[in-house]
Amino acid sequence: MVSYRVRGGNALRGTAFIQGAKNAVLPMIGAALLAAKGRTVLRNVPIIEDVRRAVELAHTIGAKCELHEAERTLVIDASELTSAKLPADIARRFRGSVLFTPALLHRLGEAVVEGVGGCNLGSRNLDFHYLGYKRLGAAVEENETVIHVKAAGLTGAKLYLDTPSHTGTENLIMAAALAKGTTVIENAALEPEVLDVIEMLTRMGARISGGGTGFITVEGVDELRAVEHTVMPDRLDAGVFAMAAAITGGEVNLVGASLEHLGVVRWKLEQMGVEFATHGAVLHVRRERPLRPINIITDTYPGFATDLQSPMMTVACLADGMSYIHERIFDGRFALAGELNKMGADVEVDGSRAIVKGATPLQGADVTAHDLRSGIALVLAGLAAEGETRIASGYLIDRGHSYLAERMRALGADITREILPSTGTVS
Ligand SMILES: CC(=O)N[C@H]1[C@@H](OP(=O)(O)OP(=O)(O)OC[C@H]2O[C@@H](n3ccc(=O)[nH]c3=O)[C@H](O)[C@@H]2O)O[C@H](CO)[C@@H](O)[C@@H]1O
Ligand SMILES: C=C(OP(=O)(O)O)C(=O)O
Repeated sequence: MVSYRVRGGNALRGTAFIQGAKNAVLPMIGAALLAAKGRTVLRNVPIIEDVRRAVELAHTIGAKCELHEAERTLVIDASELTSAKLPADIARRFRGSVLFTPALLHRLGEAVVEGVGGCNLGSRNLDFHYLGYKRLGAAVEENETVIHVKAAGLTGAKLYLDTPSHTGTENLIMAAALAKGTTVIENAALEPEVLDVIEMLTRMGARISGGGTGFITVEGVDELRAVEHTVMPDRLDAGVFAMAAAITGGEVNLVGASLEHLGVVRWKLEQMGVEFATHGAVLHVRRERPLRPINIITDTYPGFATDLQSPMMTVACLADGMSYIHERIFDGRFALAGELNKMGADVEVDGSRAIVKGATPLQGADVTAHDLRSGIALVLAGLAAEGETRIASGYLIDRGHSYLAERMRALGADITREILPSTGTVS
């Protein structure tokens, strides 16, 4: 059992290195499996549990993967894929497992999905993925535990997504990249990670246009080659470190963070009293004045990222006045509210809306991470609280943030990652 222990009260100051993006590297591992020859090299790979699970899953289907942690480099040789089955014990531990299906369909003619994991955020449907595969010519059979997709070659088609699904867009682009003829995906996702995946696939030889417009056209090609690609910085990791500075009244330099990718999150934090300045490739963040309350409505990019809604809820607890949050992407993303209230916050949830009454002083407590982002939101709460906060399960935080304790300690935070009780190791 991994947990994080945080003693609050220190203003975070100094330099933090922003990791590569979880939500870009996972589809890139899926993309690497499309190359039937050669070795793909991914750089700036975040050393997170989801990447470790993806490497394990790639091994089970026959790919050879070497994760060089110190170099943050992943080498993937997918020249021999031997199994079309994504076994439940690994696939159910992370959402990115669904991104392996296009490669299995193209390379082995079938994909057997025993389950897909990811954060527990309410309903997380995959119908756009499977309906899209069907439109491209695949047969999809489902029973209670397994989804079996079969295709003796895919053919381009016109696809429309009811909402711009992030992984749905990535999967359908990958499926279309090696299909015969032209595919058009309407209402495609606009997230920067999707654009980075398109960039990698284009370098691999795919013919994709319209990325970032919502209308993507893919002209199928016969093969894709292994390439080297550097994963973009993680805008969610950057957002969290910016909020850590904001909530503790600190001042940090974020190496590798992109202000452009923060989008509306930047404007909202500025309204709250946070100042951003770019110095070349380093983003400087500091709290300028006492925090003001904020209204946020989550949306697909370029809207306010749902994954930063939870840490923002914590920041709102420290703002003087009433903040309003409307969660529009997931129907179960407010479990955090109860945990913050245990620490002295005043958060009221009504369906997809939450009202945060601040500023309330936070007290350290034993709290539960219900998912990755509520976990990191509780770390932020711990940084601002009086006394000690213990957050479990830390595994959920480790799914998406690499070397969190080390990077926050470098900024002056009092935080430890503990593995208890079997070994008692502390890092
Ligand atoms: C690995 C990865 O990249 N995860 C991200 C991805 O998840 P993920 O790709 O799973 O999120 P989606 O964009 O697909 O889902 C958003 C919403 O659309 C609905 N939907 C989605 C697909 C579908 O076939 N049918 C359907 O109804 C879902 O139930 C959900 O309510 O985007 C989310 C929204 O930005 C982020 O929170 C996750 O961090
Ligand atoms: C929802 C998230 O991740 P996943 O889609 O991998 O569960 C997240 O990163 O907050």
